[in-house]
Amino acid sequence: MKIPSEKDTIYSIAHEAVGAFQFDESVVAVFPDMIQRSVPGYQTILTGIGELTKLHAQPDSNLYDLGCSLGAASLTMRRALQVNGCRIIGVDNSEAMIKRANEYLHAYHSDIPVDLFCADINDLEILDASVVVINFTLQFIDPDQRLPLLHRIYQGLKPGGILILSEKIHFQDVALQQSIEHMHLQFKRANGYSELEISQKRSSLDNVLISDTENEHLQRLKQAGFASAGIWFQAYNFASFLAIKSL
Ligand SMILES: C[S@@+](CC[C@H](N)C(=O)[O-])C[C@H]1O[C@@H](n2cnc3c(N)ncnc32)[C@H](O)[C@@H]1O
Ligand SMILES: O=C(O)C(=O)C[C@]1(C(=O)O)C=C[C@@H](O)C=C1
Repeated sequence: MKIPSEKDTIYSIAHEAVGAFQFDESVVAVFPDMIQRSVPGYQTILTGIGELTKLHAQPDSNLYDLGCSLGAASLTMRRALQVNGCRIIGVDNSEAMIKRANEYLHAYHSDIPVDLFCADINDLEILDASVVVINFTLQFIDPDQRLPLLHRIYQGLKPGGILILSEKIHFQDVALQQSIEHMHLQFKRANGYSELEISQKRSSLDNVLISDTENEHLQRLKQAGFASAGIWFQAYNFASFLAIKSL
């Protein structure tokens, strides 16, 4: 099922002052178009989430989609599941997102229960999980809360359970950062975003989306308890990590 979307024109008109980026009603209406045109490899990451779910989901366990937005990863996991007794739990603290996600998820019948909650993932208890997805959401969490959150995820995973963490990353090396960021901007231009849209969105994400480096992510995953962790997909400055809890 493809989630319908209006075209993203949010930053197409010049504003005197651009407000901080928020996942409000206006973003909800255009979100599938926005993420598709802004994040290189987004669709491939969703496909990978389906494959990793097929491989690692355990019978009678919970699958979490943290910062689920419109539920794209929840839908993918629901389609991919091949074991019995699973429940999918999607959580997002934007009421507008959860309201719309409920409409999409319940438009088609499925025997696999999916429950969506409007809540802060920093307050969430993770229990009996075999797959936890946090797709482009840790970057919006207060940096001081990131390790405690990963630690709770690790504690809530069953042995052999996995975490799939996708993020925008940056590079310590200035030349590398400039070059790879250029590729991302070219990707946005090729997808029809104007210079005005690109620069206004960048201002709105300032101090809202706080990215880490690959190394910072890998160190944090280790600190949280994961012995096995690495990148399974990268497109420019967007990467997805797989972390596996030992058996
Ligand atoms: C880039 S979107 C995630 C995209 C989505 N996972 C997907 O694959 O399509 C980030 C989401 O995280 C949510 N979010 C940000 N901070 C959060 C928090 N503390 N608790 C729950 N959700 C949060 C936002 O409301 C937004 O919907
Ligand atoms: O860096 C950008 O330009 C982005 O738009 C990235 C990003 C993200 O990584 O989540 C930021 C906000 C939107 O949710 C969609 C994409």
